[in-house]
Amino acid sequence: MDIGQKIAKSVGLDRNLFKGWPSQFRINKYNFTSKSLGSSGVQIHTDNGFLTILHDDECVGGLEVMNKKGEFVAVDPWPGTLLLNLGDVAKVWSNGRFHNVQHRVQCKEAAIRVSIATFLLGPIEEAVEAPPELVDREHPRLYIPFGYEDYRKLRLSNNMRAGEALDLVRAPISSNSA
Ligand SMILES: O=C(O)CCC(=O)C(=O)O
Ligand SMILES: [Fe+2]
Repeated sequence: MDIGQKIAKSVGLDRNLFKGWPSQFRINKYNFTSKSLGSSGVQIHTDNGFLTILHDDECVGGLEVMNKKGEFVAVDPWPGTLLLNLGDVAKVWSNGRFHNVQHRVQCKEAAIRVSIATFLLGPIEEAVEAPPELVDREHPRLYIPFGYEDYRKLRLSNNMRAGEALDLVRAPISSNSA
């Protein structure tokens, strides 16, 4: 069973709804020196797509994720593990059930740091929207359906990289119905 299917199952859907969604692969290399200590390697952001599978540096820490209280919590290196986090598309797709976690990378030691990220982005042909099973009277649709590429551009043009752009695609209260 693949990760997409497991995620769909976690919200009661027994089919893989992510078939054909594109993915992206990125290697991040941080040349941290003594001068960059305490500064940011990657500013606070959310990932714009659905899911990120991160093979973080096994020796050099720096990744921090925001907890519910709004505090950053360090994710220390853990050799042999992968880290999964969900992005903006996951929040929309799940109709608010999944959390698009804010995170950043801080320079904590003068060393080269490498992370390898695989992103499951969003649908290309269809709109980003919650499947009908996740929308009902108790869970009105929170976001208007939109194109993934349009959303990506919206984030960039408004310099909203930490999930704030989702406020621009919120469904109006009056049309909050299944
Ligand atoms: O390098 C890391 O640990 C995180 C990188 C990251 O957040 C990203 O590529 O979106
Ligand atoms: Fe990220």
